[in-house]
Amino acid sequence: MTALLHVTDLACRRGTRALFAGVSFRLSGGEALVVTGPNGTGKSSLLRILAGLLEEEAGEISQDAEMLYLGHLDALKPQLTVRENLRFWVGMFGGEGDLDAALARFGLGHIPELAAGVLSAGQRRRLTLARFSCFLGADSARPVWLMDEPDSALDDAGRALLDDLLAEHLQRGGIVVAATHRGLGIPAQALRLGVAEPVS
Ligand SMILES: Nc1ncnc2c1ncn2[C@@H]1O[C@H](COP(=O)(O)OP(=O)(O)OP(=O)(O)O)[C@@H](O)[C@H]1O
Repeated sequence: MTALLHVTDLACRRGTRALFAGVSFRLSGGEALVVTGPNGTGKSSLLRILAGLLEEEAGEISQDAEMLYLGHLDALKPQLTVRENLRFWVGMFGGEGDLDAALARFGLGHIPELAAGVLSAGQRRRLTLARFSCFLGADSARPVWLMDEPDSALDDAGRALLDDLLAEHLQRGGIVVAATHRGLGIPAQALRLGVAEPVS
């Protein structure tokens, strides 16, 4: 199956402010879009619209595959262990794979029984990446990845792991839309949102 995400003339308003308009792009399986722009220009809002969490003001979104969304918060249950969090989330969205191998890949193999509430910020992001690694490629249950600042809090090694994960997902026919301030180490279309002032 080849995934597709096609967005035409998308516009977004938050409160009285028009954030962006005329956003269009087309991604097929194996392609990525990296969204950049100053603080407050609407990167998170765009991802939330794509995820169905926020209503667009105008435009069309056409997709033929399920999406997996990563917001600013890592959505962990603090009382559950690292492995329990991973099992819960992967099960909820229909992922698959060896959970312990996923934890090991992202440097969490030594703490599967630790309560997630005591993880560091970077470890929380690594656990989120372990979740995504259970949805690799076009044949997974969720081939379209929407990631809001997936590199936040990651050290250099963590960023390399993120780039490897994204590259593998794309190579296997997945789609990525990511908002980031520093860019990502993958080939991608670029969308830069404008200055943080009203456009109308
Ligand atoms: N519920 C809301 N009502 C009104 N304005 C809002 C609401 N939520 C967000 N905004 C505003 O929308 C704008 C865009 O926010 P958004 O989080 O999409 O930007 P961003 O580009 O992701 O920013 P950052 O780089 O800081 O993460 C901001 O000015 C924000 O204050």
